[in-house]
Amino acid sequence: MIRQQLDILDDFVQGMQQALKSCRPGLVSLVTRIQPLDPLSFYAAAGQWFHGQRLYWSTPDHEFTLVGLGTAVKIESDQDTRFDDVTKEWKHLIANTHIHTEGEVMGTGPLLLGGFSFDPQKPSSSLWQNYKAASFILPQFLLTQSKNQSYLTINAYIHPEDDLPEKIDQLNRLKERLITRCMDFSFAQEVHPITLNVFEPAREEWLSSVKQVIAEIQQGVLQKVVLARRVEVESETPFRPEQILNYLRQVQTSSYVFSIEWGENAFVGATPERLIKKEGSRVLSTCLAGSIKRGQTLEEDLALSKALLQDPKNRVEHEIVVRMIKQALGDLCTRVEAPDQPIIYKTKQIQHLYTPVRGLAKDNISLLKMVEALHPTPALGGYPREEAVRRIRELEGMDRGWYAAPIGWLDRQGNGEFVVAIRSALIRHRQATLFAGCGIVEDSDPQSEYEETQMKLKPMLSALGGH
Ligand SMILES: C=C(O[C@@H]1C=C(C(=O)O)C=C[C@H]1O)C(=O)O
Ligand SMILES: [Mg+2]
Repeated sequence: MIRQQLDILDDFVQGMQQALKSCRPGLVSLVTRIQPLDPLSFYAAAGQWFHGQRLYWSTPDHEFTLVGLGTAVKIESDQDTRFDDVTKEWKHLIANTHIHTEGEVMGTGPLLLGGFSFDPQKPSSSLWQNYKAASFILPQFLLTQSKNQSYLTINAYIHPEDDLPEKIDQLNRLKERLITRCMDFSFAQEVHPITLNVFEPAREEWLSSVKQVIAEIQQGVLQKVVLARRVEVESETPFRPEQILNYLRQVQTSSYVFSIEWGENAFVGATPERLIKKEGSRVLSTCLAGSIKRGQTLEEDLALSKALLQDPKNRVEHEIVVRMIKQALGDLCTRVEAPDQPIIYKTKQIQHLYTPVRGLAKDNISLLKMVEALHPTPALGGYPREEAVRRIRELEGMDRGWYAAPIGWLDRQGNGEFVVAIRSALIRHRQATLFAGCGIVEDSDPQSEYEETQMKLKPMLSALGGH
């Protein structure tokens, strides 16, 4: 069986070599089904070779996981035209691709993993220097776990003068070593509680910005502005992304768990908020806004859910998001559907108001067009969008970087999914910067909003070891 596979691959490589002689550089992508592997062990085991070039992405309940390692091709943009820039480069790249695959499984073969910053017009701080307005990689190795099956894609960008068989051979050898190391890997069972120093800059300034925004909303131009703040955390020992991810995937089961390592930084988190998912022409977006804590008992938890569903301030906060997303998708879809009433979405520490919005994309509308049209929704920016983002830029004394921004993946057929990177932390060695925001509306109370951000910091503080 294996022999036969290798022969087929050999023929493919020979054919490719011939084809390349007469044409331009191109992308080679080889997909094989492999024995089931634990994706996070694969991520962890790869640290030795791919430190600073690893990406992890998993949907709630681990139904679909991608692990990208290394860079076959990088696509970046620091311009306002970032969505178009990525689209153009991606189209160009896949126009000249040779794919060898065992069956077409979504999320395998050549695909881009990465994301965008929140606001390309905000001057970027040194904290986020590795995270551009748009940064994507086509990974050298991609592990896809879908419906309990594992697939490994090897991607290589080949020039006509390259020795293709040698290059493929090298990658195959590294693949075998990665798999062996992955199977030997195990996570430290107990995470020892560590001492974290938590520092909260500019608390008073943040509270006065909230007051300021409430006053502006009452004057009538703005309806909602999402204001965020950051906290700085320092640990005695270096943070390890794989340990944080291992905790998040066990505890935050209703969230997307992600890590994006660029150089010495890792941006990690567990977000419950999908921005947009596209499969063929079917699209699914999520309105998530309005928050309350979880109860200690089942009764208290239900009482809190009920209170949230009936709370006028939270309903307004939520409704502004639903209206905007329905309208934005209305322009890009032939049909848009959403229930009239929100339901409750629970994570470990927080419950939210939740409304799914479904649509059928018009023929020429791509996933990135939709991301561009939606970002930032009033769940992360505000309403009206331009004015709200301008106020965020002026009032928040920090650079959000990729916090609250779209991160995700897209494939060559235009399928993919983007979430907004909240409940997240940017880590580097022993330092971490955490972010949390909340939707300010006319009836907001500054102190309650502050407490809401405290609650939203909890998931990441726990994940970093500060139980
Ligand atoms: C901005 C954040 O969360 C957003 C704000 C919410 C709110 O204000 O109720 C709820 C969910 C998110 O859309 C965050 O977690 O940092
Ligand atoms: Mg809120």
